[in-house]
Amino acid sequence: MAYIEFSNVIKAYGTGEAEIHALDGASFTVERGELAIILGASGAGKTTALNILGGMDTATSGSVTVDGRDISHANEGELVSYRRADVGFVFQFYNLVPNLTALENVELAAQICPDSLDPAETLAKVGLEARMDNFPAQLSGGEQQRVAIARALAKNPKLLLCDEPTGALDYQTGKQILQLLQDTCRREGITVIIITHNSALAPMADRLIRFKSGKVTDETLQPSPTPIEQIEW
Ligand SMILES: Nc1ncnc2c1ncn2[C@@H]1O[C@H](COP(=O)(O)OP(=O)(O)OP(=O)(O)O)[C@@H](O)[C@H]1O
Repeated sequence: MAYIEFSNVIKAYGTGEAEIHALDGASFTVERGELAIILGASGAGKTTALNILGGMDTATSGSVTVDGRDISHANEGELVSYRRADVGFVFQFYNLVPNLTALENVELAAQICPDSLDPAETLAKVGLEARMDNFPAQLSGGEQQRVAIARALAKNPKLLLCDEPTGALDYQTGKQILQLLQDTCRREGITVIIITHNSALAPMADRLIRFKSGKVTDETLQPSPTPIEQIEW
């Protein structure tokens, strides 16, 4: 059994003639420690898949297992502990608490997890040792995204889910953030899933999963992924 098995998942919204299938029988797998990229156009179902994988949404049918645990049939209490302990989230717009410092933002996440890492050390790992006492508004977009990544990593998650993590950043800063995610995957052995509509990022993945109209149209293993600094777009 693969580390992540997303099997024949349907996610339906609405009923009758108005029913929409955001996911329409989507299936893919990801192995432990891989950096997977989910690529697809707007509306292809990427965010819906990520939300289900993160225990933030549920499938209408199909099954989703992570590390042997069936999250598609988990109850709300089980999903709460799964979201807290097992999954780190990184979003396009950082979602930091504005009136807490960088360190306090990371501490907040660490406090709710049983197996968390030291917040200051985690901020140092993402290159922010000198900015811990700054508030989000005093940091650049790239620095705020680093805080968000530190916040996710301080939970010591099995799985890091990133939804368009460079969508709000300029080209160079975006590349640095992707480098950080690629390095984190390699160094810490965390399974990382990045969703993007930017097909230029495809070569950096260990596994490339293409979504179209709620289905997976292609899944490719890339044994020698390209380091992000060698990718131009
Ligand atoms: N709560 C909802 N109610 C109704 N339809 C929804 C809902 N959430 C998503 N959808 C629809 O499901 C489809 C897939 O949406 P999803 O956000 O997963 O796509 P996406 O690939 O992440 O797109 P984007 O790159 O624009 O974020 C879209 O047609 C969307 O309008």
